[in-house]
Amino acid sequence: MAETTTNRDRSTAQPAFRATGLRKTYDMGETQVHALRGVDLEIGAGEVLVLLGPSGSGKSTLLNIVGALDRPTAGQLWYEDTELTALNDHALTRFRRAHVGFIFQFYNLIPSLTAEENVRLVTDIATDPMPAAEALELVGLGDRRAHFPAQLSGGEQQRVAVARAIAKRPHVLFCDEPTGALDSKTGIKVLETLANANAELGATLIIITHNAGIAGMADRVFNFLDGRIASIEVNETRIAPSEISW
Ligand SMILES: Nc1ncnc2c1ncn2[C@@H]1O[C@H](COP(=O)(O)OP(=O)(O)OP(=O)(O)O)[C@@H](O)[C@H]1O
Repeated sequence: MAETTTNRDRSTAQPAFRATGLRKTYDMGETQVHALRGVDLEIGAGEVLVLLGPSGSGKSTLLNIVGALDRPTAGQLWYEDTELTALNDHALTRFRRAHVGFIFQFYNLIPSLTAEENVRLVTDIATDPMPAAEALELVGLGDRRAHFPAQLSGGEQQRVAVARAIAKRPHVLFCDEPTGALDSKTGIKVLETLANANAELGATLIIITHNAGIAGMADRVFNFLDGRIASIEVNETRIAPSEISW
């Protein structure tokens, strides 16, 4: 009998990340900002996770810590068997280079480089990358390789950013408002490229959004409130990006 994988299985599969008691406090002179107030989590390998919550509730802070761009003030974080919170800066950089890709709201492409050259910035230093041209094919931009960012639409520029992030075959893609600057049609195209990276490369996706419709494409949704995960929803089935009501 064929085995089926439910979303619940994916979220409890061998975890990619585990964290306990994550706190992040910013000292602002006389006052302190408690951006994270004690977060425990597990994120399954290959899971699609959406982070929702009001502005200032701690989503980006958590994403930056789990993606090893930032360190917590307290708490422990593991990626598989490696305790990230015990690594020095050099080792954290190596971890990021080997395992993770980032996509931000504003595409952060280098304006003087073509689409292909922007992707090559990553493939030139990665261990086992796919060719830049193949990454651009995967996001549907095979015919735009020689275009400069200014010659591409916003959605196309974001797809170049997705190609750059997936070209090194990352285990995890961190996406902070990846469709925040896009209309529904181009936003859905970008989400389709992310869903493909999950389906074809097995990349775990962690997506911050203010668009609650996007939560439908997740295995689970973490709802943030005031520096904590206030609730977790499990979707029994994931919808395709084309079915999202924007
Ligand atoms: N570098 C910093 N210095 C001081 N305070 C910070 C810093 N970065 C974030 N904060 C504060 O930490 C809290 C959480 O911020 P965070 O960016 O994680 O929220 P968010 O949920 O991602 O918000 P948004 O949806 O608006 O992006 C906020 O109160 C924010 O002002």
